[in-house]
Amino acid sequence: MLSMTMEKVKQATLPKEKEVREGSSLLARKQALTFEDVNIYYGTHQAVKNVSFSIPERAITALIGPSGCGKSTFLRSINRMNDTIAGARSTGVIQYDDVNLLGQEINTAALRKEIGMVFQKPNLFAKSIYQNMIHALKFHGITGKDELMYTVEECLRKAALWEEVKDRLHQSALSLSGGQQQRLCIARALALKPNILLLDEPCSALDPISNSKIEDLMIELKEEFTILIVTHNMHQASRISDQTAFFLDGILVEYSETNQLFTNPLKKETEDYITGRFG
Ligand SMILES: Nc1ncnc2c1ncn2[C@@H]1O[C@H](COP(=O)(O)OP(=O)(O)OP(=O)(O)O)[C@@H](O)[C@H]1O
Repeated sequence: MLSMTMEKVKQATLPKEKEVREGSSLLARKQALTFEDVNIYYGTHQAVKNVSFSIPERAITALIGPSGCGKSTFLRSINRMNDTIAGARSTGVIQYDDVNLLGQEINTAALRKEIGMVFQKPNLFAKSIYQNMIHALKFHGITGKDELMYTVEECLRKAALWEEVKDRLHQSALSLSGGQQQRLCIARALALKPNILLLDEPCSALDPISNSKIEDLMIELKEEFTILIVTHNMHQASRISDQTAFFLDGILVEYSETNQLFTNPLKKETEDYITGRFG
């Protein structure tokens, strides 16, 4: 059973010096997750290769890189979603509090409560907005009507959706627009009071206005949560993230504060990617 609270998150191992520039504030921040030599395989194919770095808490970290470079695979390893894929296996360490998330003893239901995930396409049930919000809470033993309603309202407010749905909580979640559905997925993840939110291209199917609402929401949520976001959209990464990790062919090429990575990258491959020379 995981027993973790953010208060107990340790001053984790610092990133390897070569991956972070001197004087970077990344070195001074408290780390929420530390990756050490993470390798991920699908059968004999290695999708993620020897990745080591740390993610500071209460900040947004963007994972960028061309299609197929391993971003989603890497993200899914954090809450063990890769366990559901036949033939997938991971080695190395993902340190969270006192626990190696890649260890054998992990209770994945407890882990996914602490580390919530939102996918590219909203994955709501064909049930009401309210039922979607309380489903996982009930699974985790919360059944009191007042507590459920309090959490539903609190999380819909945090996800900037309450005003739009407060009069239609018992209507189908599938009657919402794509952007509203995605904010409902975020609200639903928040209901379990996670410490970390993993977002796998949450805006790729959205119109520009919905996209911008989700970006504003991310910036508000980072006051309370540690956020990792996979995005194809480099403008989005540069607008909302505090630090960015650039992956290429399964390798972490560069990890820097976002404005430095986009204005003054250390590696030629990073420069070629952000200037659109490939990918
Ligand atoms: N379920 C799977 N089974 C086998 N191979 C997979 C599976 N999922 C991903 N891969 C392979 O792993 C590599 C990394 O894929 P992944 O989806 O993580 O990349 P990505 O950077 O997120 O790509 P995209 O931006 O297109 O979503 C690719 O070579 C891909 O073909």
